[in-house]
Formats: sequence, C-alpha cells, structure tokens
Amino acid sequence: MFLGLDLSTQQLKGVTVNEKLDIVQEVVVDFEKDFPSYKTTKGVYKDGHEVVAPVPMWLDALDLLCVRLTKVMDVSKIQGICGAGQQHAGVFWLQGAEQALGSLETSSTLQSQLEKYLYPRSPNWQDATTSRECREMEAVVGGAGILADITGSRAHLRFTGPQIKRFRRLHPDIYEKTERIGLASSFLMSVLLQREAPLEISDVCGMNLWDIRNERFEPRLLDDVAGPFKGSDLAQKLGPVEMNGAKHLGGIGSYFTKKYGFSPQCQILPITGDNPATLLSLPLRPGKDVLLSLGTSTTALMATSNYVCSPDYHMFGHPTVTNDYMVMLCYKNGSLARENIRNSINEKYQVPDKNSWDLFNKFTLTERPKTGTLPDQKVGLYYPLREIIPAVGPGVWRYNIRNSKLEPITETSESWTIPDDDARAIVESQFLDIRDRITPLLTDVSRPQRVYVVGGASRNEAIVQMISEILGCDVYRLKQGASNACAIGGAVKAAYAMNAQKLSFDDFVLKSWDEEKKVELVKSKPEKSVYDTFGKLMPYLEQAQEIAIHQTAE
Ligand SMILES: Nc1ncnc2c1ncn2[C@@H]1O[C@H](COP(=O)(O)OP(=O)(O)O)[C@@H](O)[C@H]1O
Ligand SMILES: O=C(CO)[C@@H](O)[C@H](O)COP(=O)(O)O
Repeated sequence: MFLGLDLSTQQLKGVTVNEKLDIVQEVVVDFEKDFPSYKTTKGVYKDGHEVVAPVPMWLDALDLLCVRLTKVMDVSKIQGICGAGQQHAGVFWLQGAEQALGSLETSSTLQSQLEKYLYPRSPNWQDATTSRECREMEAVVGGAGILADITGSRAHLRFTGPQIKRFRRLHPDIYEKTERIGLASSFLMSVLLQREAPLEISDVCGMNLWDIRNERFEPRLLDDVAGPFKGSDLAQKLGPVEMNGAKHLGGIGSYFTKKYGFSPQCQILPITGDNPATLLSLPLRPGKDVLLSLGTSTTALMATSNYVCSPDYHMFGHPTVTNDYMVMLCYKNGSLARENIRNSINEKYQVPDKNSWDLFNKFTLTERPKTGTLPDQKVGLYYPLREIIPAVGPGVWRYNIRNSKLEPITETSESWTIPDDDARAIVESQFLDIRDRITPLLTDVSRPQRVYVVGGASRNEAIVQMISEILGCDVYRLKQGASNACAIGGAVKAAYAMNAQKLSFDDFVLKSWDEEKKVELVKSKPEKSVYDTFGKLMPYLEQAQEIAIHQTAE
C-alpha cells in the first residue's frame, strides 16, 4: 500500500493506492471546518494584498489525518509515503528545529512540540505583496525574459524567492535566526522524517531561485534575496536539492510508528508540488494532452521534453523523468471567483442550499447564439484577486459586443442581468484565456487531443461542457478520486519509487493503466462550428483584457 498526501490551500488529503494503483482509501482534513479555532477563511488569512497560512494548523492537520487514517485502515501496511504541498509556500524553521524534530514525544502533539521552532505564518500563493522584490530580482539578471530562461518563470509575486526577500527585509532578526527555509512539500517530509529534509527537484522551480539547466541556485539571485546576509548563507538555509525523484529518503520517524502504528520500514519519498504531483496522476501524451486542475487555483498542465521558456508561463523540472519538464499556466481567480458569482445568484434567488451550483449551472448553459456571428454577445472579466496571467486586477469588467465593438455596460444597461449573466461570462472568459495561451504550446495539433479535468470543480457538468466547447476536444475525468488527483499522483509516485525504478515512470503508469476502469469520457468533442464561434469571441476578450491591464497597471 502507498500513501499520497496533499497539503493544499483548503485541506490536507491522504489517498492510498494498492500495487495495481487502484484507490483504496481517501481521507480528508478540511482546515476551515476541522479547525475553527484557527479562524482561517478557506485555509488562509487575508489582509489586503497579504495572504498567509498558519503553519501550526498544518501540524494539527497531520495529526488529525493520521488519526483518521488509522480509523479506516491498517497503516502498518503502508510501504511508502509521497505526495505534494501547495507550491511556493515558504516555511521558516527557527534555531533548534532539527533537534526538536529528532526528539518528538508521542505523549504530546506535533503542534505543541514544534510550534516554537517555526515562524507561524507561511506566505500563500494568493499573496500579492512582493511587486518591489519581483522588479528587483528581474533587474539583477537583466530582465523578465532572462529570469524566465534561468528559473523557468519570470518573477512572480507568489514565488518563494521574492517572498523570502520581503521576509528578510521586514523581519531581519527572525531571518537571521532561521535555520532552514523549506516549502510546504519539504515541511511535510521534514516532519515525517523527523529531520530537516531536502527540497525536491520540481517544487524547487517555484522559487525563482533555481537555475533549472545548470542544476544549482543562481548565485546572483541568492545574493539579491539575502541582501546583507549574503547568498552563501541563504544557500545553507535552503539546504540541498534532491535530484532523484525516486530517492528513498529514510524511514518514517518514531513519533508516527509509536503513536499511530506506521511500520518503521515505511519509506518517505521526495514530496513534490501540488501541480507536478497532479501531472503524475494521468498518462498524458506530451504536447497533445492537457490536464486542467480546477482546485482553488486553476492550472493547465502539460508534459514536454522541450525547454522553451517564456515570461507568459512556467516551466518546472519534471518530478520523475530526468530532463523532461512540466509546462504550467496558473490562474489565481479560479474556483473562488466562480464561487462569488454562485453566492450572489443563490442570494438573489434565495436558494436554501447556499452551496448549490444548480442555478449557476443553469445560467452558464443558458442558450445564446453559438454559431455564426455574435449578434448579442457578452465579455466579462472577473479578477477578485490580482491575476497572474494576464497581470490585471483586482476588478470586474463587463462589456456587450455591439457592431463589432466592446460597449461597457452601465448601471442602466438592461441587456446584462447581474449576477445571472455573470455565470456564463466568467466560465467563457476563464477557459477562452486558457485556449488562447495553450494552443501555441501544442505539438503537431491545433487543439488538445484530450483534456483531463481534475480538482473540486471538475465534478461540475456545466463547467465541463463549456470546457469541451471552448477548447474543442474530448474531456475526460478520473472515475474515482477526481477531486484528489494530486494526492493520487503522490501515491503513484510512492509506488513507482518503491517498486519500479527499472521502468520509466510513463511505462510504469501505462503498465497498470486500464482506460475503461480509470477514466470516463464526460463530454465529447463539439461540432467544429461551436469551437469556431468561441474563437470569434477571442479578439474581444483580448481587447477587454488590454483595457483592464492598462487600468490596473502597477
Ligand atoms: N460542484 C462544483 N462545482 C463547481 N465548483 C466546485 C464544485 N465542487 C467543488 N468546487 C470548487 O472546488 C474548490 C476546491 O477544490 P479542491 O481541488 O478540493 O481544492 P484544493 O485547491 O484545496 O485542492 C472549491 O473552492 C469549490 O469552489
Ligand atoms: O500557485 C500555484 C501554482 O503555481 C497554485 O496552484 C498552488 O500550487 C496551490 O494550488 P491549490 O491546490 O490550492 O489550487
């Protein structure tokens, strides 16, 4: 049995798979529901542009997950644990952490024993406080394009390098006393191993510090981030990077064997980022298939052997295949932006179940002209948070298309009913943007051959239908565990590392892949005319985005 963990924004999940990679158990700890005492909203604290998560809550969540696992299974059967952490989330271990990890006692909780060795907050990927740091880091290497070429991404507000730089600037005394700076992924490994763990080869690419092709931290960036404390000191704080995705890092610590009954032989494998782990949950054909992860954030993922960088997207090292990469588009305004509209609709129509998507879905699928010209079409942009691509917001923009022109709606515009019409407009603009950006990344095909949807919103039939119409392809979903693809990918990585290193990772997955059993075709490719009509909306979307970018430039 193999366990995959997923320490994401809103939950800590655990999924076990057997030797055939079939899912056996799925266990969830929901931060807001299970830990009201931390008073988070959907796992985080928001204060203006600052978004952080309480690290002690993650420790409590790990204890609770173990309790829940022991209730549904014999955890001594777990041979290997791998998984994923939300990307970019820096964790600051203070002096004495290594020793405290090594001497955990079962009579007390993880949180009560480790809390004082951790800075209590971890910057979350939704944070947008590091514009200044981003500009400075790009300037140090000669611009956004060069930084993207070195580290796989231009400087991004949420990336760990700019976040560490801001932390060092605001809290130099705590920075100085920091023993180790990890990510959510290495934090999980450290607690499970009971010693400070290395960073992992794919997740380290979410820091804006790692020179992907030369396999080292870029010294100019280290110096810039460390400032008066020197880059060499920062390199020590970051520690080693594990290049082998299947490395056996060591047995699980005695806290877990004694308290919960894990086997001392249970190996901890290199835990990766949530998106790289999601990539491992499905056999994607490089350059042809696209995976859409519809969690709190929306990400579009593809596997590739070509290292072609751009400031417009991200490249990460592949978590299991040496010299391969993962390409990613990431949107902050995914599920939560759609939820805002759903909530307004449910409020307006006094829907008793506040969490119901029924009316939102009805409005999303409202018939409007799908073929031919666009006589009465709408474009709506919804960015409650400042977006990553395009760099726009926060704000909402609504336009009617009249006589081939964008006409902003006004208070009295009768042709746009708020929030009813927002449902379709948000889904259209979100997935048209993905179509626009993913198409140039495909190889030898003009539309994706398959789109796989995973994550919380993948169970929404209306959204899935729109994805199929807009991207013009068949849409598949995992039959089991569609909301837990990230943890599944982690469990599959554990199984691979424990058993099958003689095979390539892709061959290992394909060996036990049973198409009928694992995935379902949820929406078939639409008629070409439907796809083409959505294409006609594209220039209007681009125009609307240009206006919004201009109005919210920083
Ligand atoms: N039926 C649904 N329709 C649309 N969105 C949904 C549905 N069910 C869940 N979601 C969305 O999924 C999100 C959580 O996705 P999930 O993948 O579990 O989160 P995480 O990012 O924490 O891994 C929620 O914010 C919610 O808006
Ligand atoms: O910032 C990114 C990727 O760059 C996000 O995708 C985070 O990795 C967290 O995602 P969720 O699992 O919470 O949606």
